[in-house]
Amino acid sequence: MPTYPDLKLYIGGKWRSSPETMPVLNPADESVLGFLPIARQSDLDDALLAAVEGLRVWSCTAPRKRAEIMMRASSLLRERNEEIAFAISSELGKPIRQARLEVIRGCEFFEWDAGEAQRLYGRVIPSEPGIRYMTVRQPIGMVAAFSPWNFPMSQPARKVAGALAAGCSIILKAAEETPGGAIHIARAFHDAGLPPGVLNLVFGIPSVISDYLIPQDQTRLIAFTGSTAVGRHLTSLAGRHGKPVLMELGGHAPVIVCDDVDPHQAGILSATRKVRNSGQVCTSPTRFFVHERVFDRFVDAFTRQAAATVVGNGIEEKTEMGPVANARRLEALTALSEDALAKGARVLTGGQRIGDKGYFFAPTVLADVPDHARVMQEEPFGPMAIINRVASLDEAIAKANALPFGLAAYGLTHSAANVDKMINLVEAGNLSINTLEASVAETPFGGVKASGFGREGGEEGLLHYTVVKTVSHKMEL
Ligand SMILES: NC(=O)c1ccc[n+]([C@@H]2O[C@H](COP(=O)([O-])OP(=O)(O)OC[C@H]3O[C@@H](n4cnc5c(N)ncnc54)[C@H](O)[C@@H]3O)[C@@H](O)[C@H]2O)c1
Ligand SMILES: O=S(=O)(O)c1ccc(CO)cc1
Repeated sequence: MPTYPDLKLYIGGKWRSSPETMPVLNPADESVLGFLPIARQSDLDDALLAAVEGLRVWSCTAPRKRAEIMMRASSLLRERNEEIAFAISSELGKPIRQARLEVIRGCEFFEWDAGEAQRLYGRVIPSEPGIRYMTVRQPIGMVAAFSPWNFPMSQPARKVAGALAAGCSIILKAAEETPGGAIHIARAFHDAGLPPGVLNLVFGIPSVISDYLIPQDQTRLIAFTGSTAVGRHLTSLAGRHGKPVLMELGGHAPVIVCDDVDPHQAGILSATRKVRNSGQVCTSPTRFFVHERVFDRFVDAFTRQAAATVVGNGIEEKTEMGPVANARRLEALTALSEDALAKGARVLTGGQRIGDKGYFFAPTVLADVPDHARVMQEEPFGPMAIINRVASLDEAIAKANALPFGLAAYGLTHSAANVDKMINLVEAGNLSINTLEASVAETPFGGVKASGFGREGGEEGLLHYTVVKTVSHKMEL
């Protein structure tokens, strides 16, 4: 059986502890997995100094060499998949099979960005004879990054991959509740020969760390994934200090189910995807707008599939859905379910906690939920689906667009005309048709409206981590 990693800070190429710690819990049984060091101001100062030195070295390292180190680290992460999957399944409750896939996804982010590191092209711009204009793309500088608890490996990987590929150094504050993935990433880069100070990993009180790092002169980009409320707070702090931000924030993804699909097949696919990571995914399919002609059959298939989900400790191979990450989510989901019921929704399955040890919440299907129920506006961030009927595609699109969020959206249809309408009208950064997968390494991912700004992944991902310098070169003085 693999073991849970030793919890440490990683600063200037060295692991260190701190006299102050916080416990990391296993959400399946509330046992303590380890104690996480809390960074003091002196640790943050050391990380800043190290990151300046790291930037000096890394920004002058050839892109091919940067890519080599990234690929080596990724290969170590792939070799250590079982150990990392064990860590993230233990700390988050994620089913072990999903945890293994998350490790692979994280590696794909490193591998994609390692390739992009070598394609940071500039341009030569034709103009008057005797003068040449050029652009070059250079690393933006030191990045302060904040990754969330729901994907302990692939979310830190997104940010570390972007920064390192572009030639930046990074101070990553990963999630305190799920530090294992980020610790394994730092370990892999250390073993792959990354120069000291290029990647620094800290944990602590999130607001203390962001309040300290964001205003620092050395900090040149703030990259955050998490809730819209916190993202807005960090954006305004960054704005006060004139710093650019990359924000991947909340979602409340609509799924438009048209009347030309097999409702049974669509219902099973949807319910299976809904319970992925216990629904704690910013792209999780949540508001299902189903054409009235296929509504009943869709609801029936969805509900049966959701109710049959094998819920248990993520570490067990047979588990399809683990606990939610913490007691806060249990309370939030219970309150949303009770509110929906009180406002006239039908609870078709679930709606409550399972057992009294560990943070298990039943896969929950709410149907005919009125617009004024809280869950229609607030991201449930849990295994909770809303299924409402619509009379037309236009009505579904209007409902899909009614919220301030615009991250992922989905459409299930065989009609090219329906697809075209959704492409034109649905307000979302990512629209997926006939698949409930929203992002892969090779495509840009990010939101519109309250879901944030900027893109991670794809060709666009490295734009934020670089600045364009324009060079005007006159041939004669
Ligand atoms: N987009 C995502 O992937 C994502 C991930 C995690 C949570 N969330 C959203 O957050 C909601 C609640 O999660 P929570 O209970 O952890 O709430 P939260 O809003 O307190 O925290 C969200 C994330 O932001 C970080 N954070 C909070 N305050 C911060 C600060 N001042 N500086 C830097 N980082 C800070 C936290 O460590 C956490 O990772 C969820 O319901 C969901 O909507 C979104
Ligand atoms: O695994 S993904 O669905 O691509 C995904 C997208 C975004 C986030 C951020 O919460 C996590 C996983």
